[in-house]
This record gives sequence, structure tokens and C-alpha cells, in this order.
Amino acid sequence: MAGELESLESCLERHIPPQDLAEVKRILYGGETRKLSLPSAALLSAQERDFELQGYGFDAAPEQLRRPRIVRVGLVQNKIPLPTDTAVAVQVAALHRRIEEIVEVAAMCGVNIICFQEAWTMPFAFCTREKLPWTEFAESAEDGLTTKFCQELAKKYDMVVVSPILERDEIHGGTLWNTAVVISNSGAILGKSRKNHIPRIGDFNESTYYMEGNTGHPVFQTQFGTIAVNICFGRHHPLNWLMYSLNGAEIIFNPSATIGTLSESLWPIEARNAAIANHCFTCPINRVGTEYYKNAFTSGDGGEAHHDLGHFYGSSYVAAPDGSRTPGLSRTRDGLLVVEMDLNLCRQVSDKWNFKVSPIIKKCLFLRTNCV
Ligand SMILES: NC(=O)NCCC(=O)O
Repeated sequence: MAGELESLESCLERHIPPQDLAEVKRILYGGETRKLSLPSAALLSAQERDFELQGYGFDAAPEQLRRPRIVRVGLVQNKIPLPTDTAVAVQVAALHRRIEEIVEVAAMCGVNIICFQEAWTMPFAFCTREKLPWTEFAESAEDGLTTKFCQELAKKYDMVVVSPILERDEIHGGTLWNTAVVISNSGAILGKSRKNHIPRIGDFNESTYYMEGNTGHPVFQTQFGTIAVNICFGRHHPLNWLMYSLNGAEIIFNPSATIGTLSESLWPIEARNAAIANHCFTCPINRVGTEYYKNAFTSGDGGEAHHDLGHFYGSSYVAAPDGSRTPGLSRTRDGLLVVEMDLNLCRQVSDKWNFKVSPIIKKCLFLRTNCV
């Protein structure tokens, strides 16, 4: 993509003198994450399929009474492969194909839980405020084509799949929701989590389509650990992360769609801070590319009408409870980030810092247990 910075990391590596680079990274990113050695077949496939593949590992101290709880997560960021005015079914099929080729590589890398970006089966068209054709991308969370597709992937690769889609709930009046469907590695649907903070900011005016979700802060017990999904705008709300964590989440995914001019300086801070404050792993994911629409739309701010929201800056990463984080994926390319983590680190850091046993949190837990 012409003119866009490839990534902060590549820029630092180019310009910081080698003798200072390790110290700069330590200060910016915390303890250095171990580089994963990924199978050469996977690296080759990623190259052939034109996406970035990176792998890192977070370690925990050995314990006497608990075995390490090692899990590999995969974060996928991608552009829409076809123009936004292509027929709806053709766009969805192209996205399914693209994700299939990335998931195949994730399987080669031993990924146990994979998460896609927010509303991954469509352009992020909510800025247009037009109903058709965008509402036609909505699908049933329980038996839509995309859920069936993900169930097949989950079974084939023994992988938990987190699939954020635009949901059409036919049972409740055909309402729309911004929803993540969580599918077990057996292929069974574990449940769904609806986006519970909806942006009304500039071009991100999603309440034209759906409102705040009504699923609360669910967590999902998987074979590999307890996970939750805090969809995009929920990233800005510290209490939202806290609730998933109090409910037991060890890994919180944050599938997003956001642009540089709005949020890029917040991106490295918020999810990382949530990992620190809540003694868990957080996984923010953002799409890449610029999506163009035939009809111009305004941001409701007196400015000129325009045909795109701006550049989605990717930069997906994982943050650990000890505050360290992986480098981000590219700002411009499709990518798969594979991260190995020992979930024992959550309790180890909690025992050290004790943020979650502060009097205020104890009070929240007490009220929740006794006043429901
Ligand atoms: N998709 C979405 O909620 N975007 C809002 C912008 C942001 O949270 O950075």
C-alpha cells in the first residue's frame, strides 16, 4: 500500500542503532518474547499465499503442583479481497476462501484457538448508513453459512474458532447484532458474545444497524483455557475487560475494525493495559486496507462527503499479564500471528501484583455473588 508505514517495528529496526535496539524494545515492549520456530512448510505457504506469518512465545515459571498450561492462539488480520460492489454472496465466498488458506497454515503451526477480525465476512460498511446491500451480509449465529463453514474448520483442525459476524437473529424479530460465535474444537457451538459498546463517533456510527448487545460478559470454557470476546469499541472501556476477567477469562480476544486517524495511538495501550490490570492475556486484532464505497457518505461533522473511512492499520498483537507484548503484525498486509502462552502466568502475576484482590474488586465480587 503506497505511502503507508509498514510497521512500527520495521521502522525501529531500520533506524535505532543495533547497540540500543534491545534496550529500546525492552522499555517499549517489556521482557522480550521468545521467537517461535515455525515449520518451514508453513512459512513457505504463507509466502506463497501472500500473508505475513509471525510467531512468539510467552513463558511462565515452572511450578511444583501444576503442569504448564500451554496453548497456541492464532490472530488473523486481512483485507477484503474483492471490491465492495461485488455481489454479496461472491464477496462472502472469497472471504471464506481467504480465511481457509490462512487457517490451514495456522493448523500447520499447531494453533489451538483462532480468532478472526470483527465482522470478518464483509466490508466494514456501517459508515455508509445504507441498509442494502450491507444487511444482506447478516447471518444466523447458530446455523448460518459462515458458522457451518467455521464448524468444519474447527473439526478438521481440532481448533477452537472465534468467528465475529454480523448476526441476524430471526427468532427475535430478525434483529441485527455484532456478534462473535465461539465454536469448540469438536465443532459444537459453545455460544455467542455480542458487542456491548457501540460507537457513535465520526464514520463509526453503527447504531444505524444494531444496538448494545444483551449477552453480558460471557466466558467460554474450552479444552485449552477459558476465553472471552470483547468486540472492538469495548476496548476503550476498562470495566468491560474487568467483567470478562472477573467471570474467569484467561484470554480475551478483541476483534476490531479501526482506522489510524481515530485510534492508532490508543491501540498499543488499551489492550495491553487490560492484560496488566486483569492478569490475563489480551489479543487485539484489526483489519487492514482501505475499503471504497460507490456512494459518498459524510461523517456528520460538516466535512466533505467521502468514499472511504480511511486506512485500517492492522497491527494485531498479544499482550501478557506481566505487561510484555509481542511486536505487532504489519500495518498493511494480511497476516497470521501465532502466539504460544503458558496460562499459568495469569495466576503467577496475580499472586505477585494482586490487582484483582483490591478492596474495590472484592466488593464487586461480593455484590455479584450475593445480590443476584
Ligand atoms: N468497530 C468499531 O467499533 N470501531 C470503533 C473505533 C475504535 O474503537 O477504534
